[in-house]
Amino acid sequence: MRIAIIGTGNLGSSIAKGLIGNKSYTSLYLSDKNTANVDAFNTLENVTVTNDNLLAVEQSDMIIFALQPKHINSVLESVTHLITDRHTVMSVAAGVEISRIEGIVGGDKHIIRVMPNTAISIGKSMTCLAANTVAQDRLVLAKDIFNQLGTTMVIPEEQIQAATVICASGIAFWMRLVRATTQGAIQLGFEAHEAHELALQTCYGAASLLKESGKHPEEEIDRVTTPSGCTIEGLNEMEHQGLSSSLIKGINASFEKINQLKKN
Ligand SMILES: NC(=O)C1=CN([C@@H]2O[C@H](COP(=O)(O)OP(=O)(O)OC[C@H]3O[C@@H](n4cnc5c(N)ncnc54)[C@H](O)[C@@H]3O)[C@@H](O)[C@H]2O)C=CC1
Ligand SMILES: O=C(O)[C@@H]1CCC=N1
Repeated sequence: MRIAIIGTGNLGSSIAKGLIGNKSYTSLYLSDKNTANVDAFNTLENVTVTNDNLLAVEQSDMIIFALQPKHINSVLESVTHLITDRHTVMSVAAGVEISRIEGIVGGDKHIIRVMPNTAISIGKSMTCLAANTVAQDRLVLAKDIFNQLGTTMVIPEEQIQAATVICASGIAFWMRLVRATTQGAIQLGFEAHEAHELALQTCYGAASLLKESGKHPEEEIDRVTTPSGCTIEGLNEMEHQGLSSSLIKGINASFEKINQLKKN
């Protein structure tokens, strides 16, 4: 598969790292106005780092547009004359609907909205996908590629905004929980580096337990909360302070914001 990434900022460079780690391409074009994040990849076999978006589109079949919503229209407009039936146009731009992309490149073109997260750089993304009518038959190929970089789920386009909040913004939400745990551990007397390691491995263990056992979180919580013990004391205090409620409210605030982006 000949892949191009247009826009190699935070997410585009993460996708590039994941693809390179996995060698999931026959050729990879990385195009940006400022290629600083990916310059080091230019020496790799079959990887081209360029400022030339047109060259990247011409030389590729699958094009991932990893641009901020405010830049995507103008970049699509500048390459649209080169987009043909062989291309699959992929966009990761939050809040940018397929209809907007169709309005620029044409409704007869193959378009897939892809919503990965930055863990794609280490092959651990949760990536959601939604395709326009024409591109339904290309979802298999898209899943093949993104499954090598984590896990995928095909969802209706209406749910992509929600998936953006849960999975893409979600990386930041989980990071903040790790940091807060670290701060607590430092207060209890651990050195910062120790606190970080304790928080991280415990977080990893919790996620792995759920993933490998398939159990509901409350079932695992019941196995930890000794009657009259310290865990239930801490959990109840966290809930009195609004832990679950604040997470749910934050997710909803994020969702409201992304729906505003959609209207811009
Ligand atoms: N950062 C994240 O974790 C996630 C971001 N997204 C979406 O991905 C998109 C990109 O986000 P980031 O990577 O964080 O933004 P970013 O600002 O780090 O990267 C955007 C890149 O586009 C480049 N660019 C701008 N105009 C260009 C042009 N005319 N030609 C070529 N390159 C150009 C910029 O130089 C920059 O490197 C956004 O639409 C965002 O909503 C989606 C999921 C997660
Ligand atoms: O914060 C944002 O708007 C983008 C989309 C999800 C992650 N970063």
